[in-house]
Amino acid sequence: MGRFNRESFILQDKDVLRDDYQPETLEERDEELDEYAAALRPVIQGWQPNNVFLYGVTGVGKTAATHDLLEELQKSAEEYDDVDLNVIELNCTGCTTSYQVAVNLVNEIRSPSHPLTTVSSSREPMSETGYQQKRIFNELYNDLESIGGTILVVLDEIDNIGSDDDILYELPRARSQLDLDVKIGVIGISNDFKFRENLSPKVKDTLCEEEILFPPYDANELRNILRQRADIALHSDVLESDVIPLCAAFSAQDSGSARQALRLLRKAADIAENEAMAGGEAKITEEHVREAEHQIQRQQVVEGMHSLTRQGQYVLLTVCQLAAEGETPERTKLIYQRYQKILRNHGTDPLKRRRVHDHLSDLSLHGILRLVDSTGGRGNYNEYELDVSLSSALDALESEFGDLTEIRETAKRHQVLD
Ligand SMILES: Nc1ncnc2c1ncn2[C@@H]1O[C@H](COP(=O)(O)OP(=O)(O)OP(=O)(O)O)[C@@H](O)[C@H]1O
Repeated sequence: MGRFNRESFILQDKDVLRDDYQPETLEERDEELDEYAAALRPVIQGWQPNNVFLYGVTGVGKTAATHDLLEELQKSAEEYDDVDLNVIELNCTGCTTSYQVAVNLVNEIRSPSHPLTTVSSSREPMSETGYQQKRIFNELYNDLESIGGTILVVLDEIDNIGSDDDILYELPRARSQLDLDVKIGVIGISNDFKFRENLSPKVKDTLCEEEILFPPYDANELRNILRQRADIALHSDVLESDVIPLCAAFSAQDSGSARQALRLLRKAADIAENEAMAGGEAKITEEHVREAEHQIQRQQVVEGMHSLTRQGQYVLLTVCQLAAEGETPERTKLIYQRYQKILRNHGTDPLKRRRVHDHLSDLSLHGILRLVDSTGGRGNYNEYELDVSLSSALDALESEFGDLTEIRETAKRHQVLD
């Protein structure tokens, strides 16, 4: 048989494990869905919609819940002649200002593929620069008014706009302020808790009329979510009993994200599938999950390293060396001292301490290091440790620094090599 054939031993439908798959029902979210549905109910009454703000860490079902409920709401709305519901969705990734959000909304409405296009097809898309904000907002209001009825504007990843949050104040008030003949409700979605805290008080009052928190999933909840997907995605009898609990436990410990748990199961299934293709047993085992976790972490470090300078890589190497000696979490001051020593050994000039702090902080933003706040006898200080396994960090660093057997041997001696 050739390289490409349809034979599969493990996966029945891999797409079901993908992020963009919409499950029949959302597991473990009854409370949040009830709260969310209550916030949307005024739409069906023909009343002015509430503005809703959803927040919670990444991968906890905010977007999936929104798609589910809006679909249901639209179906219900069709049963009432006096409810004309329209939904406009925008993922705000890449929009750093209210201006950009407004332009993108206008262009979304005017895009040939949007169901509302007929309403404003005569209007041209707008360029991203060159207008005053007021002009763009007016174009948006005109478009919204020509659509009419009730409009829910969903702004996913809204935290991208940072403190430039005018639109979140202006849009919900447009009807009353400008006497528009359209009912507008805004649904903001964010995984950035700081963004919510830093919203200006006037925006908080309008946008956060109804706030719904999506908490991280615990291991039990993740198990149920994974089982629901695995039942459809995998052939029967290919899962060993400890696979789903292990995927759930890894993800619950780290982030409580269903996305992370699904990615782990998908990767483990891939590895098992490849082995089965090569004549191995058609089973996903605990070992496959551990290997998948290792590969994902290594990939995370490799991707993070692309954005690191050589000095940033040295900082990571320093933390790895300390980790191999069982010395992490370690204070930034001591990390800096070790970093200087390593740089001298490599015949390279070390950076000033401030810059090394910046690299440590970058590495923690990339999820490679973790910042640990510690309170010591002499006050508070920052400590860092690896947030990925030592072996995956070393694997990734080896492509830059060559053989790192010495560090691995040290880690073995200290029994810290995972
Ligand atoms: N309760 C759940 N039941 C079934 N699948 C879920 C559940 N929660 C999340 N998922 C799945 O996890 C993945 C991520 O969910 P989703 O995109 O809704 O997360 P999110 O909170 O919006 O994340 P982000 O903030 O990163 O956009 C999707 O594939 C989704 O179907």
